[in-house]
Amino acid sequence: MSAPGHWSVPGHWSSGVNPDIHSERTSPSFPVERVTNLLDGGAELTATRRHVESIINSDSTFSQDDRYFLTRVEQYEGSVRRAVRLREKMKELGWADNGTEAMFAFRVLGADVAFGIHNGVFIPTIKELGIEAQIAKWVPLAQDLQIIGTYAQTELGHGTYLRGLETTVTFDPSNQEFVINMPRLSSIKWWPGDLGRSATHALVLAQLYTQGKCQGMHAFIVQIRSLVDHSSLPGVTVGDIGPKMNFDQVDNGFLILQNVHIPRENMLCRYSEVSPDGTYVKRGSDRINYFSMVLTRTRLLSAEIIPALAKACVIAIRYSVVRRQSKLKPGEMETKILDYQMQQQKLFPQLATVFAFHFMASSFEAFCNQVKVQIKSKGDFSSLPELHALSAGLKALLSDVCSAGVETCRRACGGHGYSLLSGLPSLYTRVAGSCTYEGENTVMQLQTARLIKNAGFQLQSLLQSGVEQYVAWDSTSILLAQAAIAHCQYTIVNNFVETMSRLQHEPEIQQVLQVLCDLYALSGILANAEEFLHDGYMTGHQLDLVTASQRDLLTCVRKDAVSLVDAFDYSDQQLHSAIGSYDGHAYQRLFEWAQKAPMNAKVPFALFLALSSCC
Ligand SMILES: CCCCCCC/C=C/C(=O)SCCNC(=O)CCNC(=O)[C@H](O)C(C)(C)COP(=O)(O)OP(=O)(O)OC[C@H]1O[C@@H](n2cnc3c(N)ncnc32)[C@H](O)[C@@H]1OP(=O)(O)O
Ligand SMILES: Cc1cc2nc3c(=O)[nH]c(=O)nc-3n(C[C@H](O)[C@H](O)[C@H](O)COP(=O)(O)OP(=O)(O)OC[C@H]3O[C@@H](n4cnc5c(N)ncnc54)[C@H](O)[C@@H]3O)c2cc1C
Repeated sequence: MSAPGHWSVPGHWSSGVNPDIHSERTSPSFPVERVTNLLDGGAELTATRRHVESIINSDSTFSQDDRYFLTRVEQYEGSVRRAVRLREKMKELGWADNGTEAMFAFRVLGADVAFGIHNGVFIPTIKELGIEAQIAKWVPLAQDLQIIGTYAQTELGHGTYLRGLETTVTFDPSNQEFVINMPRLSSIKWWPGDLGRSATHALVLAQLYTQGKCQGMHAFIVQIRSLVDHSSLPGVTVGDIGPKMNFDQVDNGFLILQNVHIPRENMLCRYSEVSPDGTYVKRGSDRINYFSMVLTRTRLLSAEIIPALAKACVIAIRYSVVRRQSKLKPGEMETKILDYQMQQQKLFPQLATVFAFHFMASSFEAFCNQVKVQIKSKGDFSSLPELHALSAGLKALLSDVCSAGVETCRRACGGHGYSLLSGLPSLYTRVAGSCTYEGENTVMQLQTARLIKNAGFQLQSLLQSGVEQYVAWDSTSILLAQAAIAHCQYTIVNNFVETMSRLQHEPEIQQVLQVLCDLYALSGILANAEEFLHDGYMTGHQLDLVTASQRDLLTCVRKDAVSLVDAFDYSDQQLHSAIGSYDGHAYQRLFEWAQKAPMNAKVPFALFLALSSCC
């Protein structure tokens, strides 16, 4: 420590790594690189991911050093520049749109690159619900950014209740066109990403009318802006919906369509179509037009929701070994806050949750791809209800738990956790959106609950007592939602245990991950203790044993905590955190980054005069 008064404002970085974090990495009990490989799906994929990251991190277009000091328009324009640059890079380097490099590039950049709905929903929906001719026509244009698409489903008046959507698409056989209308204010499309400024086309989800009959929600490709000067087309009113809790860089927008005509060929018609004479033809499940949401919910687990908690764990655990505060033992140095049991009890169950969710998402994506093939190549829809039920439940549970977990990590970092410069507030406000978009969580839990016995018994007894179906369902909904969560939790723990059993050939990583598996399961029991006691599955004494075991497991995790979060292999550029960087120099970064604040710019003389005149 330098003598009091003899220190200089850091004009340069302390060299090397903060010794308090360096000491945490000297003797991990497991090969860190092997856990990174496991999380990536193998050493080759780790190498590919790192190669892609190095290309992105070395290109100044993708730099976001000033991200915390930009206006909303600057954030949007920066994200568009990054999206265009990424497309150029992909062409230069021959990265195929559905290839591994592109997947890693989009994952590294996430929502920091514009056109997330275009790439993540518009294009996949055309691929899933369009026929080959429609895919051949629209997907190459979209992948080449010659058109920009959005997914326009939610309206001012309806988001959850899709049967209540008001936008109508009526087939006119006399000119082989559909006519699109929004009958009232509540019909306006509201929220679609990439719509406010960017989109030239919209996938409009609307009630199809033909031969005087409503056939329910279907998807239609509608051009909304000119490809010449980007002005809105006749009958189209479009704009941005204004400031949000996060995603400032995304132009979520509104769309009004009045007597807009589109050709019959613009209805995505792999599973249903309107014949030239107006006859409606359906192929497959009634709900296949909801399939795009199932795929998006599944994709978001590993692309958006789990990474938020993983990054928060990296930031909070690294910070907790360079932050010393108060003393465990009088007379000794101040204590690393990660040595306090309460800090471990806050952070380590979150760390265990990241691994549990990662392995669950990997298994579930495999199941989802299997069902996609069944449906597309064999017309076999038999697994769709289970896929829907579990995707809805997992999206609801993982987004709820990860949002709460990020907030726990943020609070564990004290005042610096409240600074945007820590990266934690933005992680929270961003992942919190996932509790709402792609299906509000309450509604998603209730979709899962359709499978579950106990809730079913109560429902049955109400129905047998003569209560109407909708009354019985709603009055059982709390129990149904709880049952849905329990079903998903059981599935996640079971999957974690099965994943561990497949690691017997790697005892070193199996051992450290088994500790996290046990910690995840025991923490889940403690978080839901009343259920286990109420149903007689456990006694109070057994619960005491669980508490003691959890405490022992926290101690086991402590020595490897920094190495475990290092295994996520996030670069400092991806964390955007002054307190969670690899080298542990939190205070220098906080001080240096704060100098970029416009508030610290030289006060204009006129303002100085105004300020001084009021004193
Ligand atoms: C990096 C960027 C990150 C940000 C990206 C953000 C992107 C966000 C995009 C969006 O938000 S797009 C809009 C998303 N909107 C929704 O998710 C709407 C949620 N609502 C619904 O899914 C449905 O309305 C409902 C809640 C499921 C209800 O459906 P409905 O009222 O039509 O019927 P039900 O009686 O509930 O169900 C009937 C029957 O249908 C089955 N079912 C329902 N949904 C699906 C589905 N998706 N797939 C398959 N099957 C489905 C349901 O289980 C019932 O079956 P049975 O029990 O009768 O056999
Ligand atoms: C960041 C973000 C991005 C988005 N991007 C898009 C996009 O690109 N395209 C698009 O179309 N939409 C998009 N959305 C809209 C999103 O899909 C809707 O907000 C979501 O589906 C919820 O619908 P809602 O807002 O109408 O809420 P509502 O459905 O009105 O829900 C409000 C409340 O009512 C409760 N509730 C509703 N129905 C029931 C029920 N049956 N039982 C019990 N409780 C119920 C809910 O639990 C909720 O708490 C986006 C939203 C956000 C926040």
